[in-house]
Amino acid sequence: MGFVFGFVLSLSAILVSIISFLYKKLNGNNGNNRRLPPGNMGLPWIGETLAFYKAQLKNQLFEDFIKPRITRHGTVFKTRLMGSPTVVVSGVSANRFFLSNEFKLVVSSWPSTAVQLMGKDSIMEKIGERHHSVRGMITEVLSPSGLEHLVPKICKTVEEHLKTNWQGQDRITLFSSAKMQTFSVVMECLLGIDVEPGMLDMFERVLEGVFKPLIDLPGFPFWRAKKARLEIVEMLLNVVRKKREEMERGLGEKEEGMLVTQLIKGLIRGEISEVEVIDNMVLLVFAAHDTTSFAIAMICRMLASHPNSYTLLLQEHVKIMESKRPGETLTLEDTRKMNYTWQVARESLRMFPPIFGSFRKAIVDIQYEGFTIPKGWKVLWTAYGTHYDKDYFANPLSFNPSRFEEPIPPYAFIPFGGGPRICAGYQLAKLNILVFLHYMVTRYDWSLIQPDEPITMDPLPVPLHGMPIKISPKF
Ligand code: HEM
Repeated sequence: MGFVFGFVLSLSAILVSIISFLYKKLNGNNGNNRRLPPGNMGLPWIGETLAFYKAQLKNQLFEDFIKPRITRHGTVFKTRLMGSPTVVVSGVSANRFFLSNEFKLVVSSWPSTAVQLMGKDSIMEKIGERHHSVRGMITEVLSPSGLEHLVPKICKTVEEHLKTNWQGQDRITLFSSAKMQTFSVVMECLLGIDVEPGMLDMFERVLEGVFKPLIDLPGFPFWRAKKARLEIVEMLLNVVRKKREEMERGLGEKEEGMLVTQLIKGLIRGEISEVEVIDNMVLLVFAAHDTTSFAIAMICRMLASHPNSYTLLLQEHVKIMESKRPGETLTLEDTRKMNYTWQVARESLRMFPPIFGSFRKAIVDIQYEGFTIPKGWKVLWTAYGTHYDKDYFANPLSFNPSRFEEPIPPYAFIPFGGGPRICAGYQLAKLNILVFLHYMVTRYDWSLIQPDEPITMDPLPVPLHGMPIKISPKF
């Protein structure tokens, strides 16, 4: 009897040890003394992914997923997303710590589907010296002298877009329209490619697979996206090889100042491979047009519901328009006079950041605020954590462009990220927004058809019906 009792006791002790070991393992605690952040890791592997996706689809990631967990656990909490133990961080000091320690403590970490579709040789996958060198090629084109050349080109794309798509219409969908125009800017002004029918759709199909399950079987979104990527790569390869040949024959000078020229110069000098050129071209299209078009759409939504702001903004543009001769295009100097418009744009970017936040991966064990973030874990920073914090933005739910008259503390306003990976196209996005708004408000009266149109996320935020507006020409 005593023997049986002893045996059962030992068996129970072994079972308890195994369960405790597995529990600790699943929750990322390997038994040493490190203190992991508080939080719930959810189910094995899947963790809290479903709740995360559900909130994301409603464009309520912060409200429905992050905020309740901050209330429960604090501004540093652990969870498990898409198979990875993840620490979600919020606040200025977290933004500064994680964004500025890129390459030292963390590296950018995108889901495998995004890497395969954007290209594993694009800037987002580069680290250290290689990142610095590729980034240098991209940002050189967006230097002040590069931007001087870009303004008239952006003006041309907006004017042509309005002529083809707005003229003669009494209603259009603003988000889709801005998407087409911003797509033309990247393709024509940066990559030297004339936009042809169906091209934007091809890129859209790739985006549809970026955050979908990695199921590479016919009919699944990832499979369709990969197929579309292959078509894009083939098209870009033809462009790059033709341009390279022209440049090696001493032609192509007229395209000086274009990003594609810069990349191909690097290719000829052997500083960048053909695969890297293609992957960066693909990435730039995505990085540039979906973000900028959503920003334009949200600015207009805010202007429509804040008539006083609209009047001030319109006055700024009418003054600039009246200072020009008929047909004279805008200059970089003109865009520098659009101070109030840029305040409106920043306030909209604060309230509706096109990029919610992004993932990093710890490359060493990180000590942060008394917690250990183990090597290999993911870190998710979000713009919302500070954009809606009343300590940095008084009355954060109200639209108040003039708050940007005062300096904003570093790392509190981060729609373009921060640190070594801060948006490389920030200046281009700014110019595109300002120029688009200039032509739109000086040439058209407009009003929203569905002021309360829901915003969904797929995988970036989009107005559900493309933001229909009524338009009528002013002259
Ligand atoms: C309103 C428009 C835009 C917003 C809100 C935006 C936002 C961002 C954010 C938040 C990041 C950092 C992502 C991270 O830290 O993981 C980023 C990176 C980047 N953006 Fe933008 N972006 C915009 C427009 C553009 C445009 C027009 C271009 C193209 C010229 C561009 C090119 C890039 C590139 C190449 C990176 C990667 C930089 C690196 O890894 O070093 N973006 N953007």
